[in-house]
Order: sequence, then structure tokens, then C-alpha cells
Amino acid sequence: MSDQSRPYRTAAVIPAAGRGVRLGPGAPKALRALSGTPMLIHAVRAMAASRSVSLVVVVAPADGAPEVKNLLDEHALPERTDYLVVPGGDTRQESVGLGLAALPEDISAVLVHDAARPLVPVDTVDAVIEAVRDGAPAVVPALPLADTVKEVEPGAPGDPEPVLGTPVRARLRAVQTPQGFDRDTLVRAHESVAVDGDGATDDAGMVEQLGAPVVVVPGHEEAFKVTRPLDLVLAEAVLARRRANDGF
Ligand SMILES: Nc1ccn([C@@H]2O[C@H](COP(=O)(O)OP(=O)(O)OP(=O)(O)O)[C@@H](O)[C@H]2O)c(=O)n1
Ligand SMILES: C[C@](O)(CO)[C@H](O)COP(=O)(O)O
Repeated sequence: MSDQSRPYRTAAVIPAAGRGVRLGPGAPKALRALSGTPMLIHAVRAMAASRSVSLVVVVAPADGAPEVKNLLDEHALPERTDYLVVPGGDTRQESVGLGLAALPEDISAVLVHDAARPLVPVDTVDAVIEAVRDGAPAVVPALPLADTVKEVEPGAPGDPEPVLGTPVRARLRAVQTPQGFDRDTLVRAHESVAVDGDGATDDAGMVEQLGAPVVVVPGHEEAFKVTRPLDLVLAEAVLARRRANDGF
């Protein structure tokens, strides 16, 4: 539940400390360029585009915080947007936890947004924030699936895997970011869910483990995660389409 005595300020925590192994060799994923601008800067701008976001906390690769701070100093953000840079951890869960620990006292609502989703439109960001402000402790943007999904018994890479079942597709959603939270709920989730192996794959799942309700709002196709090389091609195409639509 939100503390009504606190002023209502929203911050975005951007975990950007991953290596991007699935993208292939090169710089840490968040620092790779899309149309000449680092992916992280696109992601920060996507959060700052919302008038409700007054602080962005970037969680940088552990040894790259000064470089990331310089990068942010070089790229203009709206005057209303402050930013902080903190070093990240070994898993996404730890990186988000380190970002949360850096939040100032007066923040009531938190977005957690992957640096790897640089092109999320501002309308999606605002829809998540609005649902949190309307009282949902945890909100995720998500889309219906185009593929049928099978549950399998995982085997060695390349080996046939026995199918265990086929979940009803109409009940499934592919979850994106930014995920939005009442701050106290998210902090409680991070304090109570231990990092196990590679850690939790999303923050809303940790809130589910608390037993708190999580709701879905419509996601957006352009909020896809840049994970594999083909995603870079798609991201460049989306940016080219935006430039064409903006008349540049
Ligand atoms: N230790 C980690 C691992 C991931 N992330 C961030 O979490 C987001 C989602 O993770 P993912 O897309 O899986 O990025 P990587 O972990 O970099 O990718 P890969 O698994 O291919 O290495 C990314 O913005 C990534 O930078 C992070 O901050 N700290
Ligand atoms: C948080 C997330 O983007 C929601 O789909 C996703 O779970 C991140 O997964 P990753 O394997 O850490 O990229």
C-alpha cells in the first residue's frame, strides 16, 4: 500500500549491467549503438519522455559506472529529469536491487525498465504509471502470443525434448517492461526473494511470490527486447520508420 503522506514522485530504474551474451561479442549490450546512439541512451530517453518520471537510476556494468555517467552527461535529457548511476551486480535481480537501494526517500512509485528495450513508446510508459497511481501495487505491460507454446522437459542442447503440455495460448501474455510498482511493494519483494541461480527473470514475478496482485496492461510491439542479432536489424528498422514519419 502506498504511504499517502509521501509526495508522489516516480523514478525509473534501468538495469543496464548485462553483457549481452546472446547478442554476440562486443561491448556490453547497453552501450552498443542504434542509429549512432547507445541503446542505453534510447532507453533513458524513453523513460524521460514521460512527464511523470522525474528521476532515472541507471544500473551500469560493475566496472563501467564512470563511463556511463560520462555518456549521460553528454546526452541531453529534459530539464525535469534527474539521473543517477550506480554499479550493477551479477544478475538482473541484483542489479535492480542495487538501483532500488539508491532511490531517494521521496520516491513513491518505481518503474523497472530494461536498457535492452530501448524503443518503448511513451504511451506505454504512461499507461503503466497511471495504473500504479490508480492503486495497483504491480503493473506489467504485455502482449498476446503469436506462437503456440509447449512446456518441455529440457534436455542437452540440440537433443529432442519431450513435450509435457500445451498451455492454453489465449491465457498467456509475453511480458515487457517498464514494469511499474508501488515502491514499498517492490522493495519488500526484493528483500524477501533470495537470488537463486541466475535470479528472477522479472520483478513482477517476485511480487507474485509475496502474494500481492499483479495486473497486465497492453504492451507494444516496439517495446521488444534486443536480445539476439536479428533484434538489432528490427530496432534499426523501427528507428528508420520513426525518422520517416517525423519527416527527417
Ligand atoms: N547482471 C545483470 C544482467 C542483466 N542486466 C540487465 O537486465 C536487462 C535484461 O537482461 P537481458 O536482456 O538478458 O540482458 P543481458 O543479461 O545483457 O543478456 P544476455 O543474457 O544475452 O547476456 C538488460 O537491460 C541488462 O543490461 C543487469 O542490469 N545486470
Ligand atoms: C524483464 C523481462 O524483460 C520481461 O520479459 C525479461 O524477463 C528479462 O529477461 P532476460 O532474460 O533477463 O532478458
